[in-house]
Amino acid sequence: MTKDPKRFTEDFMAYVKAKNPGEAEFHQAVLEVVETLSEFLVKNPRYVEAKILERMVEPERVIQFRVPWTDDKGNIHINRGYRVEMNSAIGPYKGGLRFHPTINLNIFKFLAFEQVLKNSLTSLPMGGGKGGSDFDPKGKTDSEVMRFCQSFATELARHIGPDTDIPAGDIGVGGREIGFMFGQYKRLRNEFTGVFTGKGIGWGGSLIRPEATGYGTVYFAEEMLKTKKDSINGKTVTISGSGNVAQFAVEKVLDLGGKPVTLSDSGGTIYDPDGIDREKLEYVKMLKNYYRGRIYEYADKYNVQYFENERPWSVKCDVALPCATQNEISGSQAETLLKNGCFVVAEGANMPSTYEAEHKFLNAGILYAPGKAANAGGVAVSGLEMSQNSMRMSWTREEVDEKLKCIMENIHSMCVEHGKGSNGVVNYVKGANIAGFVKVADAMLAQGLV
Ligand SMILES: NC(=O)C1=CN([C@@H]2O[C@H](COP(=O)(O)OP(=O)(O)OC[C@H]3O[C@@H](n4cnc5c(N)ncnc54)[C@H](OP(=O)(O)O)[C@@H]3O)[C@@H](O)[C@H]2O)C=CC1
Ligand SMILES: O=C(O)CCC(=O)C(=O)O
Repeated sequence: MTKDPKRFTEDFMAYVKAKNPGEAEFHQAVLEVVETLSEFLVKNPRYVEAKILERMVEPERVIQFRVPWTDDKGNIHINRGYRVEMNSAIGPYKGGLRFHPTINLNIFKFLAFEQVLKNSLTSLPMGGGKGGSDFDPKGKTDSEVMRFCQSFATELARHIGPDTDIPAGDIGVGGREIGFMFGQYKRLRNEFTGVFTGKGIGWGGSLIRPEATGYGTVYFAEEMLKTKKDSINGKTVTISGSGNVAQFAVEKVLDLGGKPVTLSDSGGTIYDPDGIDREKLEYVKMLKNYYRGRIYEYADKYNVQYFENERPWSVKCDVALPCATQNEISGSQAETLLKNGCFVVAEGANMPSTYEAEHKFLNAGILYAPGKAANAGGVAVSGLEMSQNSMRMSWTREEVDEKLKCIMENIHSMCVEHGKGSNGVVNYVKGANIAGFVKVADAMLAQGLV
């Protein structure tokens, strides 16, 4: 075994690329982890000898299936469904479902791999998984979405369960879709259990679950700022996306006295220099969650600039919260952010920074938090929803929010513990990867060669 961390990373990546050809996002997610773990691993050969990392990049199970459904005109459509059950060393598989036309197995493997370490960071007993479909909910009627979800859940039902695998939402999957899938599962199994999270409040959901990812990301940014005796108060904040995570990131930035100035969708970005206030946020929630409209409609309504096909990263800010999708900040956009004075980046989305962007942030020594740490609040409250379901009780909004805050503070402390360099700068990527890895790896060692 080599004692040279750089060589270790190169050898391991050659192995991963040979076994998983053409899976660019999966390679990127693994590289980010191995690069920051290699020094730790060569000093702790028991993990290397037991091939823990080789086992962690191999899903325990990959399920792929056909999803046939009919549209409102009676036309037949065939989509593809997936569930990647990545790792169950510390608990049942847990992670969201994504419905988006661009997905493929590579995307779900990267998301599931990230999810394993993220779930470990929450300190709750959850393994990692991810899944979804190439179905595009955009432009579909409620009844078409329902028929698709029922067909998807009919096949998925045989693979999931409240103690086996507990899916939730992600891009394109919100309360409406979880409702349709939960309803179908209940009908097939004749049981009312906490098999999905993100359920409605009246039927087993947890208060604060919709808010949790966005709120948690801002709590994490606030924790990072505290290390500099600073806060969100008075900061200009750029946010990408306009879905679940982005909306509640805006809400928490407002609660803490910051000024959110951008939102986006796949069509472009709106820039509101006066700030997206609570009234405007309510408009965005109605536009996106009820009317399922486009973000340019905000620009028309409030007479602000709309940058078609552009992302928010050229707008001057103190804090950037990417909350849309993977690889949405390129290396040159990261440079622009830094040049404009941005000194905090907290990732609400999963892997929104390209490899180049991430390294620009790390080299600049700014407060930069990777998604697996900063956006862990969502799955953490999913874990709390599972606990409430098992106990058949509900905690209040204040109780759940307090637990969420505590979990985010705890993740921040773990990142500092494992990521603080001799110069005092915290590498949150390294900290999150080591802290997340050790718990899963120790459980795998204890459970033998499985
Ligand atoms: N929901 C959750 O609890 C959690 C979500 N995340 C991550 O947060 C991110 C956002 O998820 P969420 O808010 O739930 O999803 P939503 O579907 O609610 O919103 C997604 C937003 O991102 C935009 N978007 C999606 N794909 C692209 C793309 N390829 N290019 C540009 N914009 C895009 C969408 O625009 P459009 O409508 O035009 O597609 C939309 O505004 C994802 O990375 C997800 O994995 C992480 C942890 C938990
Ligand atoms: O709540 C969950 O189970 C999963 C959330 C999710 O998909 C994520 O953390 O990326």
